[in-house]
Amino acid sequence: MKLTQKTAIVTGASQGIGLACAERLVREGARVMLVDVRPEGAAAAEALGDAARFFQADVSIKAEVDAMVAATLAAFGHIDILVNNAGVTHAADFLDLAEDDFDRVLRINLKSMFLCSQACAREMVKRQDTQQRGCIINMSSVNAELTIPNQIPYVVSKGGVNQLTRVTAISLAQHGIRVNAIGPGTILTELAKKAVLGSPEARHTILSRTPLGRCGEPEEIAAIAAFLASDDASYMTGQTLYADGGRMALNYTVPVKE
Ligand SMILES: NC(=O)C1=CN([C@@H]2O[C@H](COP(=O)(O)OP(=O)(O)OC[C@H]3O[C@@H](n4cnc5c(N)ncnc54)[C@H](OP(=O)(O)O)[C@@H]3O)[C@@H](O)[C@H]2O)C=CC1
Ligand SMILES: C[C@H](O)[C@@H]1OC(=O)[C@H](O)[C@@H]1O
Repeated sequence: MKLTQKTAIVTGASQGIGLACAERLVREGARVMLVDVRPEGAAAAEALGDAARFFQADVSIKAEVDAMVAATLAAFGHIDILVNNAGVTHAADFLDLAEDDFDRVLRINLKSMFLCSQACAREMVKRQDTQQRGCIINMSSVNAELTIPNQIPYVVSKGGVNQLTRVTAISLAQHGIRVNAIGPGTILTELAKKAVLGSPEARHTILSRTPLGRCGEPEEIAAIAAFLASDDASYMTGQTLYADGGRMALNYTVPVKE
């Protein structure tokens, strides 16, 4: 187990990729605070045993982020790892997109990562071990670079996540804090099922752009988070690792095996 004695916060951890990340970090020996607006994470934390706790919070609200950090410090004493995973999307054509919907997606998908990163980094810099004071992992997407016409704020937010990752990495390197991102392709979660897997035609479209010929599983993203959180990634910062079945390498369609 590579994360023994480490502590972590995972946001958006009641389901999907976030829950898979929390489960994997616990398996690697970490103690994990699962955070989500949905209360279902409490049962997930209980199922994980003494190494896990749950805190209900909207991580786009600073006061709730501050309370999340306080609760984690009270439970675990310090913070080594932050996985900024919480995210939403909103589908609308450009001409119909409402300002409030644009603002909400950017607030949750991008501003929350700034709020959580700053609050956790302020605690991490207090640690004595200046070599490895902690790490931050941002959940980006292939959509940081590939666009989906009717998911404007989502695509914009993910492009911002990649740049936030780079600038935060440069800013915190002097403090011994590493910052990286993961860019998943289409992963079988509620978010993707609602957004792009709602019909056989939509699924066919996604698979026609995925050389490995399948969508990913949340556990496959969690494995990358566990690597980035470990000392195996001790010389990595400011990077986005794409785990997308080959989608980013592809500039044509592939035959789909139904
Ligand atoms: N699934 C995919 O194909 C891909 C996902 N991603 C990214 O991975 C991350 C996780 O996605 P995925 O697991 O699929 O999504 P899910 O919707 O399955 O899980 C996300 C969780 O985060 C919660 N959440 C939403 N807003 C907030 C908030 N403000 N504060 C705290 N929790 C919140 C959600 O609650 P609620 O359901 O109420 O919104 C939900 O429980 C996202 O950042 C997404 O952009 C990237 C590439 C591909
Ligand atoms: C919401 C998206 O469509 C979903 O999340 C991503 O980032 C992938 O592109 C999935 O299709």
